Formats: sequence, structure tokens, C-alpha cells
Amino acid sequence: MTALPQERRVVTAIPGPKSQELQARRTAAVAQGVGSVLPVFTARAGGGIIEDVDGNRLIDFGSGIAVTSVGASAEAVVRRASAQLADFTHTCFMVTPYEGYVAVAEALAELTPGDHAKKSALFNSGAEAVENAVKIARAYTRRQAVVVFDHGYHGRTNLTMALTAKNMPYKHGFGPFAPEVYRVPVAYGYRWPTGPENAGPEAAAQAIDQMSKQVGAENIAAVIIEPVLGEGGFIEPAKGFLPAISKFAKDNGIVFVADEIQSGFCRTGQWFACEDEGIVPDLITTAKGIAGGLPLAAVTGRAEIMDAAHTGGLGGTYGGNPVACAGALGAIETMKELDLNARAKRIEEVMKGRLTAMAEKFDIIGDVRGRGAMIAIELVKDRGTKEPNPEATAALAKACHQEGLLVLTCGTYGNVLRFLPPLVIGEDLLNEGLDIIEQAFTRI
Ligand SMILES: Cc1ncc(COP(=O)(O)O)c(CNCCCC(=O)O)c1O
Repeated sequence: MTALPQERRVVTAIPGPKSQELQARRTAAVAQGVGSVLPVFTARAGGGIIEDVDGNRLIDFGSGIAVTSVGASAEAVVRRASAQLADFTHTCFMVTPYEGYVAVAEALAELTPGDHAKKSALFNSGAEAVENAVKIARAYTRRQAVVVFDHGYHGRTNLTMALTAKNMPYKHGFGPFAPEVYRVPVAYGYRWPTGPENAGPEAAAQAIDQMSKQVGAENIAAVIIEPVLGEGGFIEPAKGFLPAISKFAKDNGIVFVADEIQSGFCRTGQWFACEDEGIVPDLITTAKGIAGGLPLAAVTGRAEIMDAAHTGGLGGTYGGNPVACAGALGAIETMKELDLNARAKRIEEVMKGRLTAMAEKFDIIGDVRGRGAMIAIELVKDRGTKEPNPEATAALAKACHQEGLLVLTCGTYGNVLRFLPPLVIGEDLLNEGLDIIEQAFTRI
């Protein structure tokens, strides 16, 4: 397989004629509930480029929603997964186990925050990991209530829909949802009403008051939070918020679950975003970047908590598939060898520098935020009122797509343009993508 040239190339309309033909077949055969940001059919992908079936090469600022951090065809992932494929594709770890699963669990124990004894259980999707984190926390505490936060996102299964904040498109029409789920405010620094110096501790005090008065700390099995909220809008809780919530959980025998499915594995310039304020979670859920594109997810945590579920209480047919585990070992090898935490920090420096300069020129940019290669701009109609501007966000994304730059949006209000480039993207491509964004502002 020849290496994919790391160059943007637009040779047809986007989507091109072959993509349009495939789109017609897709419409006839695939449920319309499965959407796509950009109906461009992929032929190859690698580095910072996605090549479509019409020969267009798009700059990738999405990484398949924060998955292909090491690239979509990283050498170590392909090498290890190919070797595993040739040996065996599946035996079901609950039937006859295999070393790859154990090796991934050992790596998770090494890499996740905290120097205590840790264990893991492996699954296929982030939502499945979150579901099992709740099962484990309930088994350990013998309590039922689960607390989550405004703007949080945790998946599309029944329980994780209950945990997720935004109704459309994730929850609308799919209820009833699982009970014993409670939602409290998060310190949305850009929008939190108090001053930035107090937003974190003050918001935590409000959330803790609600948990104590409306749920009862003694009834809470788990608190689940994303250290950097992803689908809700790349919200970094104001400083002081996470430590206060973590302390409240510790003081009240509540399992603190960090959902690092989007923010984990070097995405924010650290192995895990928890590290930024020294948070050591009791459980951590991971997926996405863990395996270079192969489907793998995990719950990792304090051994005594992870062992609370009775034998046979955790599992699933494909959980910790051997090929996905091989991919994970390849992805982790790549993260270490290329020092992708440093790469993510450099991406942050370049992107924030350019986007902050753009904010000086375009006053619909209300906020530039994020860490590492998890960066976003929040678009508003008016910086004074901070009124969300979803229309401009959609128009900007469309303008970028037409120029061969794949960007994604997010946010409760649909007004956040998020940037999730592969951590292996070249700096020239990164800057070329930023050029396209800047030009798009002049055209909307
Ligand atoms: C923090 C956090 N927890 C859990 C999940 C869920 O992970 P799954 O692998 O998509 O189930 C996510 C997945 N985020 C992208 C969802 C995309 C979409 O479905 O529209 C996440 O970001």
C-alpha cells in the first residue's frame, strides 16, 4: 500500500459523482437515522488526510470524532492487528481468554492516573463502557443514584441517553429512559454567571448543594463527568470545579467516574485530561483514541471497586476483541514512540494562536478554548449577550467542507466549531486548514 500523500486536493464538487452514486445506494439500503456530517465516501485515510472515492483529498480536523489520533492507518496498528487477524479473529474472552486483553489491561493500569492497584474490563463502545461503570459503581456502593452534569454526553444506549443532556438528536422520541439519574450544573466557564475567579468553586458548591438536597449523598452510587465535555461543546469546567466535585465524592463514599472517552489518550496533551488538575478518578472510561480506529472501550479503576461485580456479572461476546486489543497495543506504542502528548501541545499552540488572532477580526467568535488537539471556537451573534449562533456555525462548517477541510460542530446550542485533528497531522496541513477556516469567515 503506497503512503497517502499528505496534500489537500479538490478535483470534483464535494461530494463528487462517485460519492453521489454511493449516496443513492446508501439511501436505499441504510436507515436514515444514521446520519453523516459530509456524505463523501472514503477510499483511503492516513496522517491528516482523508481521500474520497472521487480522488479528492480532504484535510481531516475530525479524526472520526477523536478516534484516529495516531492516524487511520498507523504502521504499528496495522502491523499488530494484521498479525492478530492471521492468528485468530475471536474466541470470546469469556470462553477462552488471550494475552492481548491482559496486556491492554496492564497498559491501562500503567497509563491512567493514580498509583493505586487498578483493574480493567474491556468492551466495544464508549456507551457500553459507561453502562458498565455504572454497574460496577452500584455493585460496589450498593446504591442506585447516578449524578451527571449539564451539557454532558455519555452515549446512545438507554441508560447513557438518560445520562446525556442534549435531547435532539440523541434522545428525542426514544424514552422512557432509565431511572435514578440526576443532573446538576457544570461550571461552563464562558457562560457561567459568576466571575471567572470563582466560577469553579461556586459552581461546584451549587452542584453539591443540589446533589445533597435533591438526591442525598448517601444515595449516590456514582458521579460521572467528562474532564473536558465533548459533544456538549468542548467545555473545560472552570478551574476548581473538578477538584471540589472529586472531594465531595471521596468524602461521601461516591464513585467518581471520569468519562475520558473523547478527552483521553493524548488528545488534550496529557495521557488523560484528569491530570490537568491532579484528579485521580475511582473509575475512568476510555474508548475512541485507545485503539487507532478499531472498536475498543474500557472501564479502568481501583481494584477493590472493579472487583465488586460478581464473577460473570461483566462481559459481552466481543468485549476486548483480540484484533482491537492488538490495535490498542499498536496505538499506545505509537503514542509513546512519537510522543503524541508533545505533538498535541504543539497543535494547541498553533491552533489557539491562529484562532485567537481570528477572534480579533471576527466578532462572532465568542470564545476560543480547549487543550491539546481538542480545540473549539464558540460562535455567538453578539459578544455582549453571548447569544448562540448555530446558523453561522453550520455555514462555516459547510464552507470548510467545500474547500476540502473536514470540520465538526458540537454544543448544546449547536454553536461550537470543534477541531480534532489527528495528532500525527503535519504542521503545514494544520496551518492550511486554519487558512481555510479564516477564509471561510470572510465568506459567510
Ligand atoms: C465523552 C463520551 N462518552 C461516551 C461516548 C459514547 O461512545 P460511543 O463509542 O459512541 O458509544 C462518547 C462518544 N462521542 C461521540 C458520539 C458521536 C455520535 O454518536 O453522534 C463521548 O464523547
